[in-house]
Amino acid sequence: MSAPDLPTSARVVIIGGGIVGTSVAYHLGKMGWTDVILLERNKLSSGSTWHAAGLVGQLRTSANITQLLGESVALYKRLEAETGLATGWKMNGGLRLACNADRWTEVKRQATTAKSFGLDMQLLTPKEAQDLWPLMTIDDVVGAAFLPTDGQANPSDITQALAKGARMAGVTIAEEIGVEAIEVEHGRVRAVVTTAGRIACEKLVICAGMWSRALGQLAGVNIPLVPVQHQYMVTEPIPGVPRNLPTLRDPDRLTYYKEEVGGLVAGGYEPNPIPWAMRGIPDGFHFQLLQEDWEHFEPTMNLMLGRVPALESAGIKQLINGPESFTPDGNFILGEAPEVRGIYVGAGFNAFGIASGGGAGMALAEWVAKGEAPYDLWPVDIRRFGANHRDEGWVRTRTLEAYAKHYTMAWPAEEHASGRPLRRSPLYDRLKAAGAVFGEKLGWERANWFATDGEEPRDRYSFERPNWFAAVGREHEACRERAALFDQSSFAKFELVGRDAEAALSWLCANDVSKPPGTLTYTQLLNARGGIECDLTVARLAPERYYIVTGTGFATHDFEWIARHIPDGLEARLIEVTSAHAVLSLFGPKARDILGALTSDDLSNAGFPFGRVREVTIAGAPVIALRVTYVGELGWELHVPAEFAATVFDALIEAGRPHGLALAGYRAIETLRLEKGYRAWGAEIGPDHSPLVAGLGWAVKLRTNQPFLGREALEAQRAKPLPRLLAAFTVDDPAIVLLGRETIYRNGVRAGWLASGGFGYTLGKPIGYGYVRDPAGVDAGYVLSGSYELEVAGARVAATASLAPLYDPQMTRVKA
Ligand SMILES: NCCCC(=O)O
Repeated sequence: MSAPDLPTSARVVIIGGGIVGTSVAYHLGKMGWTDVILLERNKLSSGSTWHAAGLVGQLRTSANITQLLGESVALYKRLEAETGLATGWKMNGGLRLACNADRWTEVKRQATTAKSFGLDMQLLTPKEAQDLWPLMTIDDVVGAAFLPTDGQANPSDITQALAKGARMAGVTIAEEIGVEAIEVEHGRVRAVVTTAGRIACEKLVICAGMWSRALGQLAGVNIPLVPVQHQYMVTEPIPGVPRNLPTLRDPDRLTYYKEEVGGLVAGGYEPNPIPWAMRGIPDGFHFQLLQEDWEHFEPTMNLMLGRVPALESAGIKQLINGPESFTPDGNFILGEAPEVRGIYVGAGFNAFGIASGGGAGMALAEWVAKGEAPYDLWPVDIRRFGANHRDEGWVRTRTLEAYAKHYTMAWPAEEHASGRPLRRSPLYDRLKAAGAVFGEKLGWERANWFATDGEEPRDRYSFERPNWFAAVGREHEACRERAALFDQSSFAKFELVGRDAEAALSWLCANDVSKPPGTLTYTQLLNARGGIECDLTVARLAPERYYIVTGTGFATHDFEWIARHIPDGLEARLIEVTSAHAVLSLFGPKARDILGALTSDDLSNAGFPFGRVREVTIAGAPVIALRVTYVGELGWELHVPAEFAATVFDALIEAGRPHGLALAGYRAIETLRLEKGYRAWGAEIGPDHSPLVAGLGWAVKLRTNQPFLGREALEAQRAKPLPRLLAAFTVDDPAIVLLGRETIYRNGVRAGWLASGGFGYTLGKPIGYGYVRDPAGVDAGYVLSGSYELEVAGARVAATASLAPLYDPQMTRVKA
């Protein structure tokens, strides 16, 4: 299409003609959206798609992201027949090697995860692996996993085929058109100004690879990604390389391989990656590569030679050095930008662009067309980022760490190491002095556990019991037996104020928040499908003022969800107040005695019952005290003005001394809440789970006649058998380590997988939570009548299911 033919308006404008942009165009076309134009500044695939290696692996740690990658495979299988264009798609399977005991455990756990998600990943002996990949040495190989449905494709060909499919469906594709500006009005996209004129649009989709960050900035949208140099070599044909050679990942050597024209494509993820274009991507960078850097590639090459000796004598056609987009957490970026309505992003594919492109395009097209993702895509959702992700330097530092960890062991509970500390609570130094070992979330340093009695204050990761196991047990016990103090200052906090605050929240919340000031409500916020979008504590401070508390990692997501779903015309303003309050959570049977020593306010059960909020004076500080719990014990969350935090902390420590008060961290919170059965958003609950299947029906106001978002879906779901139900599972052998994603068998038949796993120190047992599924419907009788096993790293262990909380089901301790 030439410039004069460019339309002046389109319902959807897509920027970027790589695999993701063309996939969005293809899927929108298939959905009947034809008033769509894709703009490519040069030629299709000319950015980074053309030099992608083209491996298509499917298994991820999230079931839904694995499903999304499976959508890519399904699409690539049919695309050639549909469009008449070759795609280079081959379902030659994917091999993954393990070369030490820990890696073998990881691989066995991955095979179990695959089973949980419905993929048939086979565990192989070294010899069986070599039979599939004869060129490799196996002296150091302990075992391997093989996924027969993985494959590879030709990135440029796939892109052309998607573009043809999009055109066949009526979508317009315009090459040689650059974007100069994005017009935003009242927080909504209005138009794109191109090198060939202005195009008014309802929706704009940015799929421009490493150009996406700068494009987002044109509209005030943050897309935290970094171009990083990535090298792989392409060899001449090598004798003994068959055309159906599986792809191979050798993570202990940080390398990957695929067959190409009888030779190999071989690349790696080095520990010292090199960022690119720190001052912006040069103009005219199309179908270009960077200077080959043999010196930098040499360690990778040496690792390869140890695995594939035939490379010694193979001719090297080319060393490709192509910059690709990487992100701070190694996951790609999808969804509607929280900053501007109507701007959608599909970018930052971390070298998985070809594996993800088909499915990501499908998901993003649905998001654009229907206003929501087809299913829960939280691990890749653009709203997972926060204030820390706005700084370019921080993003680069963390992204280079993520690149370097591409193939390293993914340890349970592993923390990032770089870009720390960034956000510190006012109590950080005190906690550090007390032996805190910190983790990090959204830039916040948070005490995970406390090393005492000569313990080394650092994490030593393991698939068995880690080095913090005993310390967390001590903190757990202190909370159950005496009292524990947790710094939860990183909680995201908002206020909703205004004449219609109650009406707005009543529409948004599944639970009843119309109760008088001084009350607290635990509630979910639902989508139209009845799925849980947010999981909150809502405190009514005054008739027109609500205080909302949610998890650290959900600050952007929950703020955006609430702000966007306040019905038009209501006077209610949402204000972010996270930084104003430190949070000290005091829980345990001695909590009342300790707090009582610091205040003259009435803390008795009658004077300050469970589920209430009060302003109290603690050690001279005006504190919002919430009588609530996430650990299953008596206690209060104390929301303290930041400048009083240290004073209140010191006073609590002093008052707690005679009662055996202990400092405790987030890992203790996790074990305590697992025992008590409190749900965590992003683990057991999320947009695909209604409160009814999650066992949270008690927190829904269906017995009132109040309308609320998601009510109709819940009523429809209630009228039929439930498709699944969340249950707790315990295992008698305390040495079993449950991490989540273990397969659930009911009466010998696969019935689901664990969404979360951990250890209950009071019970003395491993605990996991998972949905028991049956297409015919599930109820409590069905769940409780089953005989259960869990598959853990390939081995089955007997388990017991429960629907009631495993600890204090009568709530006697919480309401003491
Ligand atoms: N772009 C290389 C992909 C490597 C992998 O799929 O593991």
